[in-house]
Amino acid sequence: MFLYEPLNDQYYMSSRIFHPSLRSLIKSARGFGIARYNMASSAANAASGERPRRKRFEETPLQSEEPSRGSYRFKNKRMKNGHGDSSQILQTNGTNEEVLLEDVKELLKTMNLHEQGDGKEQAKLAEKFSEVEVTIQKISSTGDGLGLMPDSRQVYVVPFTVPGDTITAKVFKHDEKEGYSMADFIRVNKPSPVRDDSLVKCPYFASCSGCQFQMLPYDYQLAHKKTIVEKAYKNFSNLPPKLIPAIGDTIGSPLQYGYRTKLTPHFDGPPDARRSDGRNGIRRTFKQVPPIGFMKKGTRLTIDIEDCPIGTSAVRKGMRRERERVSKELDNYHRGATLLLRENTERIPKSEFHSAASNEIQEDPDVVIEEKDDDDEFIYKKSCTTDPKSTTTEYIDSFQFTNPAGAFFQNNNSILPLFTSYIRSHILPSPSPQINNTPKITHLIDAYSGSGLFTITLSALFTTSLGIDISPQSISSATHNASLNSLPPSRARFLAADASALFSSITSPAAETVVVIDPPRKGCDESFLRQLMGYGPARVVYVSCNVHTQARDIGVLVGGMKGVDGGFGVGEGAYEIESIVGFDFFPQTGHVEGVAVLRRKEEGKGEEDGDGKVGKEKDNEKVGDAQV
Ligand SMILES: C[S@@+](CC[C@H](N)C(=O)[O-])C[C@H]1O[C@@H](n2cnc3c(N)ncnc32)[C@H](O)[C@@H]1O
Repeated sequence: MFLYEPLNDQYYMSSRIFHPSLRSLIKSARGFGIARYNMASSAANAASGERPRRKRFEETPLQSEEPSRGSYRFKNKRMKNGHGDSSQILQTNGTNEEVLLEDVKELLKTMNLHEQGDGKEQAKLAEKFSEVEVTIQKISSTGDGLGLMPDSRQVYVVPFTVPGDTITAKVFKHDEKEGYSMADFIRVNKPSPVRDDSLVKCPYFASCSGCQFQMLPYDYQLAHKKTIVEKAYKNFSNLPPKLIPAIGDTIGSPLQYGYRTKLTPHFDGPPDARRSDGRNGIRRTFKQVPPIGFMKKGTRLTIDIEDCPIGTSAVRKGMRRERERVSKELDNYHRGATLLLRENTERIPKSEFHSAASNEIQEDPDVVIEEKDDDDEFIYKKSCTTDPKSTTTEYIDSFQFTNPAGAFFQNNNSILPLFTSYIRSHILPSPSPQINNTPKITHLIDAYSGSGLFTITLSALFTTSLGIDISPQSISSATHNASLNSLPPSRARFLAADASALFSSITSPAAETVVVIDPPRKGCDESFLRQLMGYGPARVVYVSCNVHTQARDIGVLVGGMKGVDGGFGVGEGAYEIESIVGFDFFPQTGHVEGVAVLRRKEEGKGEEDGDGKVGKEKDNEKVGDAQV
């Protein structure tokens, strides 16, 4: 079994049960814009009318760029103590399952239902595939509603629901040990006062797995996302509350629809397509145009979706055009495929645009013309490219970025000016970098740099930058982007390597260096964190699309790691958290991007335990204790 996350051109699989040769075959398919996928039997199921096989926790096709929460196995091995055994430290993967379980436990606790023997008998669990009526109490950090039935301690996990809704759901799985059941949403019987169905813009909402929150006012979505960040640090950082600052209000996206610059609708192959690759002379063909769209929530079935309102106007036009093309060229397809739709922006000086040629551009049905404010001297000609070999261009303020299909780039352009400006104003200490004669920070390390987003947008603040990314494509794009933005190689260097190889290439003094980290969803690995702590930069800015693994890693930087003396003794990290805030890169979905800023503690200013002893003084005691 494996999962292909079509938005990311990445394949995810359960490595334990997936044959390595098949894995390398799949990997070799990466990077093609129209990628082969879906070796599961969804099409066959659809044809036979069978209930489709369910992923344990399905990946939504509209989610952010990084590997599937659903692809990780549930380990449920929580850190015993981040201050202790480092081999335990990175056992938490921040998966949907782990996150959901924390929320289930918390709900049962707050409802006083967590302890057996309180006189309340557990009602018999509903039959599988039967319908139940539940009242939703909370939204989990996974985006699903958590509901209860009267007189039962079982939590029902139901998507597309809001606290206060009474709904009918169809149960498909019980986990009696953990105390929750998974159920499909059927209908709302009594709506919550916070639900506003008039806000829903997509007719496929509550079927498509892409969005979870279209029925929620935007300020409610933002407030909910703040709680995701709060709970992530509470449950996954392993830090005492006093070391976690108040989480900032989630910063919203200027566009709440029409923001997504990349979409990857897909279609399944004809039934049994995988057994008809042509080698045995049989090639299945489509008898009719298959559904082209995204996955139905909770299944591996693709539903036909002709338009997606979270895509930008240019991408939506591209989607309509590509659907039409596929239906005309259906005879050329023998398997399923993913359509890669990416927005490309051409910036044209207004003076040039308002010449005769502009009529031609404006009449082009595939093009969208956008103007920003009057002071901006450009117009933006946006189109949708589907060629996997082409490079797309986009602008963030006056910075220009080009990106090949296979390399990561953030996919909500509307929030990027706000996001990069926030990082620009928090990356250096405020108000002055020169307090207490602290050396001025003039060097940037951009770990997991992608196409150079941070190196380039922060370049004015630093004299040198070093970016590293495992993807050679991203690094060549970062190098090109640096030169496009007049950043010479003497000021920005990039390396294509695993992030933990970074530390052998650093030449800048730690006290004058800030490290930005923006890893994939799984977070940093232990080797990276260990070396980062050993190097000890003055500041660390940790950006992440998975606040749970971010909280885990920050717990290590702040709480300490065995064998790495941050200068404050065994079991105590060298960093303190200055700020944490979420950014809403994906409105209408359950995702939140976290930005945490850490500063290195000053020598001799360790945390007080109430005994008046700090820093090294306290360390000596701890070292002494450890030796006993
Ligand atoms: C979330 S993206 C961030 C990219 C960039 N900071 C941006 O915002 O555009 C994560 C990046 O990490 C890179 N990556 C994944 N694993 C890595 C590793 N072990 N070492 C270095 N880079 C890695 C990916 O290629 C991807 O470009």
